[in-house]
Amino acid sequence: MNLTAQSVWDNCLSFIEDNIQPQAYKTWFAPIKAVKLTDNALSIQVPSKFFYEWLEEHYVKLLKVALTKELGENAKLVYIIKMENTYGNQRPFTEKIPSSNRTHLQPQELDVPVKHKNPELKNPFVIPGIRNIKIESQLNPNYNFDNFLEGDSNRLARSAGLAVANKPGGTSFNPLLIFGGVGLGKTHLAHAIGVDIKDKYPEKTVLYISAEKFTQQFIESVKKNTRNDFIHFYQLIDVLIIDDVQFFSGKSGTQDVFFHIFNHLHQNGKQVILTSDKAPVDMQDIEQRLLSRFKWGLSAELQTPDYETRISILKNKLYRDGVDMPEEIIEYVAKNIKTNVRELEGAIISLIAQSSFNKREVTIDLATQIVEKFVKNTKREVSIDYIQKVVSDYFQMDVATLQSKTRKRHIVQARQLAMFFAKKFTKASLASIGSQIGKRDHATVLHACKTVDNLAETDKQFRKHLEDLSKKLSQ
Ligand SMILES: Nc1ncnc2c1ncn2[C@@H]1O[C@H](COP(=O)(O)OP(=O)(O)OP(=O)(O)O)[C@@H](O)[C@H]1O
Repeated sequence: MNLTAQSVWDNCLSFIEDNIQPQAYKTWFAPIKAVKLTDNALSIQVPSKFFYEWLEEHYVKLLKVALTKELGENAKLVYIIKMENTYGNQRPFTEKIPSSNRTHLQPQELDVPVKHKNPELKNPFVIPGIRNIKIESQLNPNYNFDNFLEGDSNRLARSAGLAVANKPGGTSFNPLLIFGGVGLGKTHLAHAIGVDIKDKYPEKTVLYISAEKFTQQFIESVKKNTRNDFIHFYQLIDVLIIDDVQFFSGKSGTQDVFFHIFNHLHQNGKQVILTSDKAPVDMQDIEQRLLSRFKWGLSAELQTPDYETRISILKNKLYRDGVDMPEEIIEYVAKNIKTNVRELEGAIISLIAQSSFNKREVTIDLATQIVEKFVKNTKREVSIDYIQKVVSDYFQMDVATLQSKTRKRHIVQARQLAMFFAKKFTKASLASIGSQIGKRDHATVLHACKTVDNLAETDKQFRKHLEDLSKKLSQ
């Protein structure tokens, strides 16, 4: 009989199907394609490297028996991985490595006697088709530990980051969740950990990705029916860094997929590093099972830097840029810009730019003008939580009352005002605003905004509330 790759594989499949659970068969064998048969070597195509590793770990004996039945004792299996790296990198995988000695099993563990064609091979299953999956880490080398200045405000998070970088996956800080307000260095620290790990363990696969991009990739994979590839891709990573996980709020599909990826990585001793603008206890619309995982490791807060730290950050920046600046100017900027590090850096950069473009000496006068302008122009970003707090304080109720289902007029109006300001002052979608303010839907938020506009025109008392609150939130 003329053997073809397909006929051999079909026979293997019937044997395998009789010997494992239907679900396992469907998951791990149905997606495989037989590609080529040369001599006694059958090449099969698997969807990902993870898939291949799983087969080798769990089903290599079964495969060996099935294939030996078909092709005799010298049967060989060649894996070919077909996977476009559409997740971490922009380019498809191209590197090839001689991988014939990459094995999971020692020969004595196999049921079937082993004959080596190549004496170096310890496993009869040759895998020359395997490609080296080179995932670009997407790390920014400019964000490192050397230029992440230490102070009381970040000591815990920085030290935990260093510990993780020394032993990724090997500390109890897994996941490491870095949280804190806008511009306080979460992204910088997350990159610094990744950069340091890459330095110390170049063979480790590190990937930095924003939660937003992760979500987009996931949605895309659902559209293209490549959800499994998406999951497999992330399961290959040794150190996964996801920035701004609060973005997962209200996105149940993304949370679900991340939950599975997280479990796999954690169980396999891989490191997960997350950043968020709030502590897990304050996160809204994140499933409980995910929140509880966030709390497994360490949550370390980045706080507003104190005066001394602000001075060292400024001096360090100036030193690195090779710029001299009088001490009193540095002190002036550090004293007046307290809110976050990004603003601090922004002000000093404007100052340097102004003085060099206009060939003006940097004087206290110039610093005063720029800092004032800078502070005025930098609108403080307000969160939906903050808005709810301000509105409920104003109406002397607690946030739970504001969010409650009651139809009492003054509470409904407070809730509508909170929705109105959330739409005005944040970038959150109507759906997200609704879900954060008492689990309402987007239509309710839209209705609230229209009601506020109408009442502002017709009700003097209401207009006063609106103006007062507007002032408070813009302070
Ligand atoms: N301790 C620090 N030492 C030196 N530079 C810092 C420090 N903390 C923050 N920065 C700098 O401040 C700027 C803002 O930091 P970063 O973008 O990491 O903040 P973030 O907390 O991620 O902000 P966001 O909430 O907007 O995502 C960056 O240029 C970063 O290099």
